[in-house]
Parts: sequence; structure tokens; C-alpha cells
Amino acid sequence: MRNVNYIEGFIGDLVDKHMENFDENKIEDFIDAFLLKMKNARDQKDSIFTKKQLAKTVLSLVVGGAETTTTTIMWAILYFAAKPDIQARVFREINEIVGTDRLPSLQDKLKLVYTEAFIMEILRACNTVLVSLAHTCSVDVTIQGFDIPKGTTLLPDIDSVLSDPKIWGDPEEFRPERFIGEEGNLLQPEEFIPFFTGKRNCVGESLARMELDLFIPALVQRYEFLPPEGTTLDIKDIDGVFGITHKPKPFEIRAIVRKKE
Ligand code: HEM
Repeated sequence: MRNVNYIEGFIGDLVDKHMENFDENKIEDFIDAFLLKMKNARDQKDSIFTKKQLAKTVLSLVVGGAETTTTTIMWAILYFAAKPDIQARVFREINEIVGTDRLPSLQDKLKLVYTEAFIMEILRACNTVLVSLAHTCSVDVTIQGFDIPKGTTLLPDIDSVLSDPKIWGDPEEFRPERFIGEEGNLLQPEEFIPFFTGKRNCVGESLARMELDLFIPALVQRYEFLPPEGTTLDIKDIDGVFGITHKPKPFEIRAIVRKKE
């Protein structure tokens, strides 16, 4: 609760500062854009563009955006340390295509096929968001013989799709290759739904994919991730904790700076 109060206070200050400096000819970010909508809708009764709504929306973006991507990056580091062959293959690809003199960019993404497949496999196997947000059924519907009345609250179980043996064959194996086609192209199976699906799927999906595509290659380009000295790491021994996200329990890792070749 203390943390929630802190974040709400922080966001409140941010909104107040934007209101003080608001200039409708200089819209620089989401809060400015929302304030402009508020201004244009000020005479409308029941407008959704209110200061309270703005603070709640920014809170959703901060909470939904920060915890999810950092958790995914934590899993990626853990898998690198536990799977040295896979880490070496990702590094080799980055070294060949990007080198070590500059950071990987979004333009490299199309060529970093194995790295991209690794990120997709992390999103599938680690299942950062196990259960989607609650949805309400807006009409009576029958799906595969199940009658779902209008007004029912549904909690879609993303994990049941991302770990279904009928879809993936060997879901318990960590295998980035499953996302690479016979011609070396990246596959996008429709069952790959870590951001869920439909009209209300994750609003931050593109941003999250961009962050992961920049951070994960940059980390492995600079560091080699290893288990603590004198130990081995079996991913099957790492438990996840189910909270806002599905997060690995605290773990220790060595990050060794790679020498330039
Ligand atoms: C690896 C990263 C992420 C994963 C796996 C993820 C996953 C999800 C999932 C499964 C949902 C529920 C969708 C639904 O119920 O239909 C969701 C909703 C949402 N996500 Fe993400 N997300 C990620 C990153 C982000 C980022 C970076 C942001 C914001 C900048 C964000 C903001 C939101 C918001 C605001 C919602 C609620 C959308 C709504 O109610 O319409 N997420 N996310």
C-alpha cells in the first residue's frame, strides 16, 4: 500500500506540473494530449476526460508497463545463464550482424532471427502474464458447447494456450527454433498470445516488443551471464512467483563484461 501511495503521489505531481506548464500548441507527451482532450471536453457533461481518469490511466501505463517488461528481461537473463549454448548462439548472431562497436537497433531486428525467436520463446515459456485481465461477456454466447451468459466475468487463462502440447508439441522444452520456419524466416503462430488477443489486448504490446528487442540483444552483446562461481543452474529448479506478473524467485547471477574482439 505504501508503494501504491508513493506511485500515486508521484503521478499526481507529474500531472500537476503538466497542468501548470500546459501549452496547447506544444503537445509533447501523453499527459499533454490528454489535457488537451480535457480542455476541449470541459463543457461536456459526463466526459471521461477528467483529471482523476488521467491519473488512473497514467498509473495503468506505469504499472502495466514497468513490471511486465522488467520481469521478462529477468527471465531472459536467467535462461541465458542456464542455457550457455543458446546464449552463445544469440551472441554469435549479434556479433555477426551488429558487431560490438554500436548498440543493436530496431533496424537490426529483421536480421536477428534467432535472437528474436529467443525473445518470443521467453515470452511463451516464462509466461509473464499467466492470466489475462478480467473481461465481461457483452452478449449471450456459446463457445465449443459452453454457454456463457451476457454479463459473465471471464478470466482468460493465457498459460493454458502457451503451454498446450497440442499446439507446441513439447511446450516444456525451451526451444527458440520453434519460431523459425524451414527457410530461416520468423514464424508468428496465432496461438502465440503473451499479450492476449482481441480488441482489448495489451495496449503496450508494440512498446514492450520494442523495449525487449533493444534491451535483450544489448545485454548479451556486452555481458556474458553465468551462474554463481562453482555452481550450475537448472532452470527446472527455478520457481516462479505468481503476483501481478509471473516472476522468477530472487536469484544470483554473474554478469561478466565481454572483451572486445
Ligand atoms: C512483456 C511485456 C508485457 C506483457 C506480457 C503484457 C501483457 C498484457 C496482457 C496479457 C494484458 C491483458 C490483455 C487483455 O486482457 O485482453 C495486458 C493489458 C495491458 N497492458 Fe500489457 N503487457 C506488457 C507490457 C506492457 C507495456 C509496456 C505497457 C504500457 C506502456 C502495458 C500496458 C497495458 C495496459 C494499460 C493494459 C490494459 C489494457 C486494457 O485494459 O484495455 N503493457 N498486458
